[in-house]
Amino acid sequence: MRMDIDHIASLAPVIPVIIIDRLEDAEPLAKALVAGGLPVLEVTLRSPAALDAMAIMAKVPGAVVGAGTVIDKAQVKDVADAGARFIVSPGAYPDLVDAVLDSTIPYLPGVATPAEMMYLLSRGIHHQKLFPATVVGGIDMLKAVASPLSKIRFCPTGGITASTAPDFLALPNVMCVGGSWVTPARLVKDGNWAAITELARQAAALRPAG
Ligand SMILES: O=C[C@H](O)COP(=O)(O)O
Ligand SMILES: CC(=O)C(=O)O
Repeated sequence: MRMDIDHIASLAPVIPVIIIDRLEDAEPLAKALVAGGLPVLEVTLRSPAALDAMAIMAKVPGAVVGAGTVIDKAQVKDVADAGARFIVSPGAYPDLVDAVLDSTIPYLPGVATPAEMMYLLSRGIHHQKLFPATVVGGIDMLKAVASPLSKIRFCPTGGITASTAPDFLALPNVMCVGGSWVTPARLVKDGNWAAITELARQAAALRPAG
């Protein structure tokens, strides 16, 4: 089933940003996250195993698997073939936006400045990822653009933790947050899926502060 970004973002307060090095970790990792209540999984194209991992994770019941770190338009076809149900990029530029919009796969592009936000709005993209969120102003930036760019809903990502996520989630223009804290490299390396399910459970239970 095709879901738009609004719907995908409503499935959980946190989108885990995943770097997968060993293909054999793909299925148990996806199962651990879904079991903890985080169905939306962003698999980044930062490792040779990423595309095959995405295809495996996409078969895990309940998982909604997308591709992250899509930085080149040629990758759009690759991730579509791997079954990505959404596409995330750390930033955006016209050729890449054209390719993703042509693919009709829901898109969550990264932005760091008001000019980038306005460019994407002009392309009809109202769901954007503030990245790297804590570096480019974090909560202050999101508050500052809320009134002038009131049509945008953000998924801030980069530097967010379980303890800071509720402050982001409390902002009216934030729909969810992204982060890698639920998939620590050490736990993945050790195959400690129970610990990852517990981190996912805590993340899925996060609520807006206040
Ligand atoms: O590259 C960074 C990821 O997008 C997520 O950021 P994080 O590791 O600070 O949560
Ligand atoms: C950081 C990010 O959004 C990405 O790698 O796609």
